[in-house]
Amino acid sequence: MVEIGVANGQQQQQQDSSKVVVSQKKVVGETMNGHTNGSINGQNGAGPSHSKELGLPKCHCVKGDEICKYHEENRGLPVRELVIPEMASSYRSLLAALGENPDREGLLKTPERAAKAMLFFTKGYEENLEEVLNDAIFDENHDEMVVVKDIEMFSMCEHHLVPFYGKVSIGYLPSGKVLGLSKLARIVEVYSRRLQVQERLTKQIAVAVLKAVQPTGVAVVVEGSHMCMVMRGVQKINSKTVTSTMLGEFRENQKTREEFLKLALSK
Ligand SMILES: Nc1nc2c(ncn2[C@@H]2O[C@H](COP(=O)(O)OP(=O)(O)OP(=O)(O)O)[C@@H](O)[C@H]2O)c(=O)[nH]1
Repeated sequence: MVEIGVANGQQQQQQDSSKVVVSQKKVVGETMNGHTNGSINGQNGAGPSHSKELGLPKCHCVKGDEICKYHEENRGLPVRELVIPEMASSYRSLLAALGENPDREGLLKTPERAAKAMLFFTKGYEENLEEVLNDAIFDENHDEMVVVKDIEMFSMCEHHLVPFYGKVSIGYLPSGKVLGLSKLARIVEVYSRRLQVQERLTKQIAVAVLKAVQPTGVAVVVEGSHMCMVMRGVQKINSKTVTSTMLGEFRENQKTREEFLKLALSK
């Protein structure tokens, strides 16, 4: 097994098979440093979206606001359906470069299909956190650990453009607010459906949960199989990569971390 521990050397593990665990006891520790109480994407809640005038995908940014994080990061991103012809043309060239005849019957529609498939594999680029969360953030006097585990994940290795896939477990310690449970799995979709490396994916998921509900701690463990290590290259078919990000109490308090890992890893 290949294991990568990102935070404190910790290395342990479609929505159908994910499990939710609400723990009965919380290990008390210090609150998280670096909390932000600001809204996601800098939204302040009033006025029309600026996305239309920018010619960019819909968002909740407010006219007159500074450009939101989503649009800052995605400035210049084309409307995705419009790039299908260009992508299909590239796939056609690829088929020809392989020595195939792109005009043979079986391949006639392949370039367009492949373009659409690639857009699906990377659909996270057209999503933003605020829209995905859809205000499913609830005031709740609950400060026990919440764990949603075994969330299926499919992503694309940014080095070889081949898939890596596996499962994600997320835990957080609420501080007055809880997140709709499905939204944790949706956060995984937003960041996994892009060109990624597993370490960045793991951290982005944790930071998104932090932004959403400002908990006193967030823990994320991702276990992935990388096709670039399985089907090609070093060809280690049983290798797994395990990454984790521990924030706040999960980083500072060993007992809290251990409780999460026990819940996340139990079958
Ligand atoms: N850290 C990290 N590395 C990754 C991830 N996905 C793929 N890689 C690695 O990216 C590296 C690219 O190395 P290169 O030597 O440039 O490419 P390569 O010749 O295809 O490498 P091999 O895979 O060893 O054949 C490889 O070691 C991959 O295993 C990831 O999610 N995280």
